[in-house]
Amino acid sequence: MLSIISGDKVKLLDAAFIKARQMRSLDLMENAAKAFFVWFERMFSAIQGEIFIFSGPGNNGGDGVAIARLLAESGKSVKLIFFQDKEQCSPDYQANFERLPSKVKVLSVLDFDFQITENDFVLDCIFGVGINRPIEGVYLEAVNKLNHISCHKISVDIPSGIPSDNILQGEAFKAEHTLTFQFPKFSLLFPEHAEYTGRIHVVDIGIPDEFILNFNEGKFFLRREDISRFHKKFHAFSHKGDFGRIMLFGGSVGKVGAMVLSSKAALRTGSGLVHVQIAESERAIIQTAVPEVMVAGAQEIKKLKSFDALGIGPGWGTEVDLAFYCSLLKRYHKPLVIDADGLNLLAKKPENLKYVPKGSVLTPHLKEFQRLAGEAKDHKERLEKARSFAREHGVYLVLKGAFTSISTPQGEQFFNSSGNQYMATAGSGDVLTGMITSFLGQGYPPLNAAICGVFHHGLAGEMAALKKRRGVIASDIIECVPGTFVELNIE
Ligand SMILES: NC(=O)C1=CN([C@@H]2O[C@H](COP(=O)(O)OP(=O)(O)OC[C@H]3O[C@@H](n4cnc5c(N)ncnc54)[C@H](OP(=O)(O)O)[C@@H]3O)[C@@H](O)[C@H]2O)[C@@H](O)CC1
Ligand SMILES: [K+]
Repeated sequence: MLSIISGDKVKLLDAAFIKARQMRSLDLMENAAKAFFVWFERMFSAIQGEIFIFSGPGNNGGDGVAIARLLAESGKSVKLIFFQDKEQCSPDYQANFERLPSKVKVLSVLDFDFQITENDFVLDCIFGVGINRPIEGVYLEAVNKLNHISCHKISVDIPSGIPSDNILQGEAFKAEHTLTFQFPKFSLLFPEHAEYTGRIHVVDIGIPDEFILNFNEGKFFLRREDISRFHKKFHAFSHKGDFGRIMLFGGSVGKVGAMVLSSKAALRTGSGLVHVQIAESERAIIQTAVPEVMVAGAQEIKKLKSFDALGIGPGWGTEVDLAFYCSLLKRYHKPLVIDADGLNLLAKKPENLKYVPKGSVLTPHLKEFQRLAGEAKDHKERLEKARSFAREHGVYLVLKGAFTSISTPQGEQFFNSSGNQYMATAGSGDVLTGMITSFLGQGYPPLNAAICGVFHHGLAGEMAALKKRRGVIASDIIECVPGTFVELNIE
């Protein structure tokens, strides 16, 4: 699992790693440049245009100079545009500058005419994690000009102008792709920066995850290769009971569809038995739509404790009898999942939060979280609020959106990497509730249930989007859930 560390620790990390391996910082820069080069060749095999590399005075600029050499040596037409005289640049920048082959055309930004065409590439190596103030002057002018030119645009490590751990002040380079080294810089995960980062790619430059862990601040980035370790293993003798008995509460009149989606998603995620508690008048709808589901009666509600997990909220409405809701929370002592109206009801009467069993998983989207925890001025503050909320209430807080975050009662935060914009569709959250409840019911610890639920949900969304793009609906995500187990090789 990748650790996300703050920009000011990157230098310390580099220094410690270089020392431990007895290598030069220049070698690490070479690793970074090579990692970029390999990625670039794979992504853009048939290049017709020229490559313009804008390189700033620090080591991000140094990466640019090393990349210029590698691209030129492979036969590409490369122009290097610099901002400061060599003598004012970092030592590793200077060392790379000395190694530039003569076929790289080098010119000052002051002499550059910005004649760049659609097929050309701009590599943004102006500033990386060392930026310490908003850009201005000649840098701002160049960034503004580049932002108005249409061509292929790639930022190296981070779009220049964006601070690595804070919200952008002023302007920054707008990339189509950001290739970031070793781990995603924290601010790349903020929605405020989506129009600058484009697609984010993480490449390895040779620093092992265990090494970076020494600098960890409790933030982790979840990737496909991390997921199998959070799964439980089943075997040939596993029976229906092992896969869990769960109960879902929701589906008021006119909103029973939410329960159809949640319960179906739970079944597709592997639940052995799924009960739903819904408005009596809606019973026929769910039993027709999902014949595998059972509708709970008074008997089942009485024997709440016999269920392995509960999921509360999808389509429940806010007219629910609060006394009934509180009695559920008080009578059930295992972790459960709360979503949608289950959360809205808690936001209306926050004093009831104390009844939520410890270790439960709460899955608000941004608006629901705002109702629960109040307004945040930006995503950074929102994430801090999420962290405090999870700690204070002893719950796992799944804040949904791009890079969904999971905050734990211990104060850690995990960021998900699967999913896409096409999942922002009605019922998508109901599907996630069903999935996380299903994993909980199968005996997964709450953190594992949340991580697996969020990752598989996102992956199912990616698979659905392959053929349907913006036409993806929540039912398509459910249909792709089984395929995610195949894709990740989970038995
Ligand atoms: N392990 C890794 O991750 C590796 C990282 N590597 C790479 O190194 C990058 C970090 O390099 P870095 O620390 O030299 O900082 P970088 O961003 O190039 O800029 C600093 C320079 O800019 C200046 N400056 C700052 N703000 C300014 C402003 N607004 N306007 C004007 N000037 C401004 C500042 O000078 P100042 O004026 O503050 O004295 C300084 O000269 C990292 O992102 C990655 O690309 C790889 O090579 C190897 C492995
Ligand atoms: K950059």
